[in-house]
Amino acid sequence: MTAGTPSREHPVTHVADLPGRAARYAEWPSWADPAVVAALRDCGVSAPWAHQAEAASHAYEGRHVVVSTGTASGKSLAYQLPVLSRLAAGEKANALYLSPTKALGADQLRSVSSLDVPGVRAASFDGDTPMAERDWVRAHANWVFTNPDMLHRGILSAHGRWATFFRRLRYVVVDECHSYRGVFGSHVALLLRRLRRVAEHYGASPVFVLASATTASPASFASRLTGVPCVAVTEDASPRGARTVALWEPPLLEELTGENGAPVRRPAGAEASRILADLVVEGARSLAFIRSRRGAELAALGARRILSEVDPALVETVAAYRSGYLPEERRALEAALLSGRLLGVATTNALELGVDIAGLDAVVLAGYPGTLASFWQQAGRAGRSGDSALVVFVARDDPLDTYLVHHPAALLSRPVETAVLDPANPYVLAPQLACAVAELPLTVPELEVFGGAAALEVLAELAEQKLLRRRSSGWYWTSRERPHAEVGIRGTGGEQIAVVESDSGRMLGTVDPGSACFAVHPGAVYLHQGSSYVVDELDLETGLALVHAENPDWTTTPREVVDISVLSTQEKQDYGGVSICLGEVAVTSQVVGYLRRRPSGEVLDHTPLDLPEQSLRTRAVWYTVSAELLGPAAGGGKGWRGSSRGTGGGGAEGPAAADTEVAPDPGGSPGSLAADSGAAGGSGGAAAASAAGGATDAEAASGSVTAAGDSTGSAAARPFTTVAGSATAAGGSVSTAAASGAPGASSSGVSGDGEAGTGGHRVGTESAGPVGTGEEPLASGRGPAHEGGRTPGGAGLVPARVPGALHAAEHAAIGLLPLFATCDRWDIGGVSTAWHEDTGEATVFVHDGHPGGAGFAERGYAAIVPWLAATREAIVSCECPTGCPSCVQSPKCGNGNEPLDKAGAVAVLDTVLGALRQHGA
Ligand SMILES: Nc1ncnc2c1ncn2[C@@H]1O[C@H](COP(=O)(O)OP(=O)(O)OP(=O)(O)O)[C@@H](O)[C@H]1O
Repeated sequence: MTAGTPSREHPVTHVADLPGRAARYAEWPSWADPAVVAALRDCGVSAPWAHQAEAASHAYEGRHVVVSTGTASGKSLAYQLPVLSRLAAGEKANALYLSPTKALGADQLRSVSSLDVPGVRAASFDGDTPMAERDWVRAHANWVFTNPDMLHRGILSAHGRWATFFRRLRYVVVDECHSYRGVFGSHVALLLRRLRRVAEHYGASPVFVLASATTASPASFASRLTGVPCVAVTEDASPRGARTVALWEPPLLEELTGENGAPVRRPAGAEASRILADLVVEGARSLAFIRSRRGAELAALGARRILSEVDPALVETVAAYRSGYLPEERRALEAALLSGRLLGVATTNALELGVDIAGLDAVVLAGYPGTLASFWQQAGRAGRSGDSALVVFVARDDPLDTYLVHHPAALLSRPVETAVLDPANPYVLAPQLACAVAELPLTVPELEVFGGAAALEVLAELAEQKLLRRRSSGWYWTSRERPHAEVGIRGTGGEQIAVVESDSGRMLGTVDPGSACFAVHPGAVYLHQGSSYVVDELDLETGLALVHAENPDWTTTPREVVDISVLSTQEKQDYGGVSICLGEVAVTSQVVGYLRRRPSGEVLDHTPLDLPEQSLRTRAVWYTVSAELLGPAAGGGKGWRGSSRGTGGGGAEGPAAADTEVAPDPGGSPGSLAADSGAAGGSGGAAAASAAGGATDAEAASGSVTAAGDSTGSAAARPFTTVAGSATAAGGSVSTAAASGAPGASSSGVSGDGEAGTGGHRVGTESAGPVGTGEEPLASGRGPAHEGGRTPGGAGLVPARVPGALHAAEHAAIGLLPLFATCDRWDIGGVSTAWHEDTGEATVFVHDGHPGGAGFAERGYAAIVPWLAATREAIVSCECPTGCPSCVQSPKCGNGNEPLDKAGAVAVLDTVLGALRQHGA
């Protein structure tokens, strides 16, 4: 594998061997219908694996169950067996299947239909279902395959038309349920509560069957998502081949420099492309996962170019795979890979979810996919029983990736994270409650289902706005129009910005207003369906971004300045000069320019922009450090004062440093507009348009686009203002993040493979000790931060160094939070300042990027010690002298990554961690 690397380079930082495992079979359950068993046998399933039989029996016997096992462990059978058995037996037992993407729903429908079990009338009901077929589906289908977007807009909004279906609803299958996280997850949690309420109205009480990647605490996550207690089946009995995992850090390049002269590493995509070519030469069937569509195309091209020089006959054995291809093309590529006609495929995460491809010889991951669940899901595509397989994780230029390749246990030995969601977020609760009340009047006893006191507060506000009427029996919807069409469930939107090609007038997609200045500012490179466009004009008043087709040799990275104020402090812990807080904040941001970069990372220039301020009311975690602890000696650090208010603070140390990594809608992506109206049920309201596919291939199932409402777009508005104007695109800025070569757009998260953590031998630098426990040794006192007299336990920083030290610590903390909260770096933002008006001290904030928050700040607060310890470790693990993108530089820094003090950041983090530990945190 290292054959193509120059001898002076040692990119492999760790090698681990994960042993294989034999299958454990069970008997077919006695209740399983013989026709179903026969059909499954015909497809090669001679007997169920033990976990399949166990989960299927729970479901058949009426217990809500979540099966949380590895990639390709046959999770589908766990729900197919009970549902098909009841249908084959002629029971009036309908089932509803929900998947986060349309493509996955289509795959599952195909799989069920191919079994050809008598009595089963399976059909899809999504944006692609022709109007003429919809009546048939409502009247006759007994297994409906849909997605949360369509359930929200097309089914619950018009439940009267589905009365017969609901009356018999026996099963609700929630596939790939771990992908319901963040704001989207919170919406889905409330949507499932609405579904249960409507089903109960028709006398049904369906059993929930959930399929999940291996996650920590699947039962409690499934219970939070559905609102009903679920049992978990986690013991994976499917067979698995042995695998070797190698962690790979591309070397620093001598010939190139990045921003402020910082060193840059060879891009992970280029490295993955070269490794893929080597694997193909060896005859290994391999997949390379790349974070963006364009990256996947480029990696395939790169591998083909290398092969054309080595062995031209192999060029045609390499291809790219991503969403945006036609279903037939995708099926053909999958078949070619399975048959061995294709040896190497560079893909986005489109090949991560639900596609039946496993047993490959090698998988290369270019960059951390955002969650451990995704990592194991992707890695799980490698490994045939009997044969050993290879997994190579290539680090990108990013602090989290740096940390992981130097702390293998954090990647290979940690339990997969549980998905974070917060259904009590008023920005989610308000539109969801409006929909619930419009579906059926809400009674007081039902309040508990929607969060009790939090729901009561939101309802009072909706009533005040005259959207609901409160009567003694409960809450009633007042309007003839239903709110559903105006409520997008993939974000907490505002009025959408349409992205239009000037020449043709073609609408390419939409962008959430909160991220428009970021994603489609003038000059931005905007990716759509693999094609590249450059933005000519952004008109926020008319909600229009005009673009032209162009494929430049650079990407763009916007630059923002950010201001933050504390609205309320919910939690505060003091640790002798250091305090840790959680609360509500208002973040004001302004895109002030953008950088053009070559794919190598080289910065071409910076172009200033004049765009309006945006404001976001959200939640943040922050820490403050006293001047005494920061300063060089007791009492000596009081002479300085920075500013938290942009550049005008009068502090000698310069402006506050700020980086908003605020970002894209979760799980979304801009996409082609195809009618995907949930208004089919006559719910009234604006028609919705769908967005599918996108730069990250999160493949929004049916991202809706409506332009209704009168939102000011101000995220600081009260909840229902958000509702009225809400209509969420499937995350426009994702594509810009990808286009910018940024470290990742939202990934849809995905299933994992719990065999992590089985032994390994280490190569190169390692730090000992358990990872993420906060047990790492404190800084050794290297560098100028530790020179001279200093307060015991203090950072010993002269005032001039404080802003750069905090700024660097903040960048790295943003990079590492995704290790503890299932978020993406682009879902959160941060601000640091040597003196903040509201705290009166040096402060580092990390905030959620969505109105109302999505639970990420809470996670940071709860995991403060391991999070900051990992942040510190990521910084010291990077061998660059004074800071680079792998440690403290941020791709989106509003201040052009100035000032940054790498050694100072370590000193600050040591001080904070020292105080926390000393005071028992
Ligand atoms: N008991 C079994 N014996 C043999 N093969 C099986 C068995 N159960 C499932 N399979 C096969 O294993 C493959 C993976 O199944 P399936 O797609 O249901 O797994 P999954 O866990 O849902 O995958 P993913 O992780 O991609 O979501 C399929 O080809 C299926 O036919």
